[in-house]
Amino acid sequence: MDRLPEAYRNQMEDLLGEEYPAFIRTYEEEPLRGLRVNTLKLPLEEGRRRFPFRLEPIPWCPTGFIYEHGPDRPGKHVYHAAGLYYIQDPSAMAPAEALDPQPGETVLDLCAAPGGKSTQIAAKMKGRGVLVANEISRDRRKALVENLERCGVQNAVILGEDPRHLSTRFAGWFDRILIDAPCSGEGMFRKDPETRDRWSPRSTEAAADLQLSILEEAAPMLRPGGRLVYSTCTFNPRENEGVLHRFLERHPHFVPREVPGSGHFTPARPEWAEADPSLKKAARLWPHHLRGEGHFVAVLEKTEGEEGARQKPGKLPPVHGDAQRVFRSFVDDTLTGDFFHGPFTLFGDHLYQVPENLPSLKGLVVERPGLYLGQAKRKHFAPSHALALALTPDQVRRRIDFTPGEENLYRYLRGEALPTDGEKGWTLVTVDGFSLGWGKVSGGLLKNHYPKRLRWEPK
Ligand SMILES: C[S@@+](CC[C@H](N)C(=O)[O-])C[C@H]1O[C@@H](n2cnc3c(N)ncnc32)[C@H](O)[C@@H]1O
Repeated sequence: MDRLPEAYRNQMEDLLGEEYPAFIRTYEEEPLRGLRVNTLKLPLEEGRRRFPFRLEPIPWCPTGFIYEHGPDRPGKHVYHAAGLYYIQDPSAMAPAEALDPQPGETVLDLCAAPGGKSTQIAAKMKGRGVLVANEISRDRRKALVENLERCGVQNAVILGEDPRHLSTRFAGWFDRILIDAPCSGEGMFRKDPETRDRWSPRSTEAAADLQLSILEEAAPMLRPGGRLVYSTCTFNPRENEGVLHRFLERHPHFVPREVPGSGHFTPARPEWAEADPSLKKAARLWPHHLRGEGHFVAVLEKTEGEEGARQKPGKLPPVHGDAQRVFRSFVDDTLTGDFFHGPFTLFGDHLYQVPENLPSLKGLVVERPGLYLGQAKRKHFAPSHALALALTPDQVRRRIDFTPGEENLYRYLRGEALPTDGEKGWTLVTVDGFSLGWGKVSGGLLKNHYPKRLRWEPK
């Protein structure tokens, strides 16, 4: 607590008055740890039954649970590598619940890395519709790609753009948009001391201006009747209510709506920013009122505006005959059916299945135009790790299954080749029936294709 900036403590004392002592005491407590069952991979109840952790439900997120850090280390369990859950702060589960995306919709997560909310949105979309996950920072994008792939998401397009470059391209295109904005991070000081050390009153002003500019760019991309969720992990009313006030003054056709599940939260404080009382509908998540870190969530509905001109679908690089041939022969040899129908595109020799009717991506930073299937080499096809994680065991002809605790499983995760009497060819490696990665059998050996960057340390 002593390490909190003095200006910050004064600010919070002024805002909270009588509540301040209860608030400041939370800095002496350990932050809570949460995980969210990835229902793209397994039903909720099966997850609860199967995971060897003590789980307590999170009231505002049906798939979310608090676990006990220390005895349980879900981040180090092989089920994590299989994408069966995502580790996420309990409060951070609130914005995607408020967004409430539906299967078949078009959804934009504009500030997406490392992907906590994108993976949550994808699970709610059940593989149908299009999720555009955008992240401006190149470094942070790597984690976004990895997390979406590990969770087996098949309908995401991953972009790396400044929001300014997206607003005309996707005009009126999205049913729902999440802006989980870069912020001063006051709600994370307990968990992340670096954020605390970077904080200054000035940094909150800069964050507020940046958030407003991101909202301005997002506004035209939402269809009339669509829903926008703005969230931060800060308490600062210059951000939060202050930003919404400035935005709503310029965009009266955006109307604040009740945050679903708001009974678990505390109403926003429009009076702290001299904002319209309707902003009370937004929610504040306070660590002294609930079991989680600090967050702010607002739901806005766009009541009118330009109907999406349903842009003409863009053209993506075609797939030449050789690439088609090697992919087809891989499918015939390895899969039990024709599960990938395209449309397909080829970036270099990398083959992707892309969502239909996507506006043109030309000139944009495209990290993944769709599901990455693998590399179409001249004579053969090398399937991607993303494809392995998107497949279920019944979709492949050959697989080797391990159970947690089995030594050969850890040898596989460490990148070792394993002796096998299995049939020759690409083989899906699974744990308890959940895919982990590829191996290729030849000459009595399973050659290891678990990606080098993900390999576990030798014991
Ligand atoms: C709070 S984090 C997002 C966390 C993410 N939604 C999740 O759940 O894992 C905010 C993100 O906004 C990104 N960002 C920073 N400046 C931005 C800008 N000008 N436009 C859009 N995003 C920006 C940051 O790189 C950061 O990844």
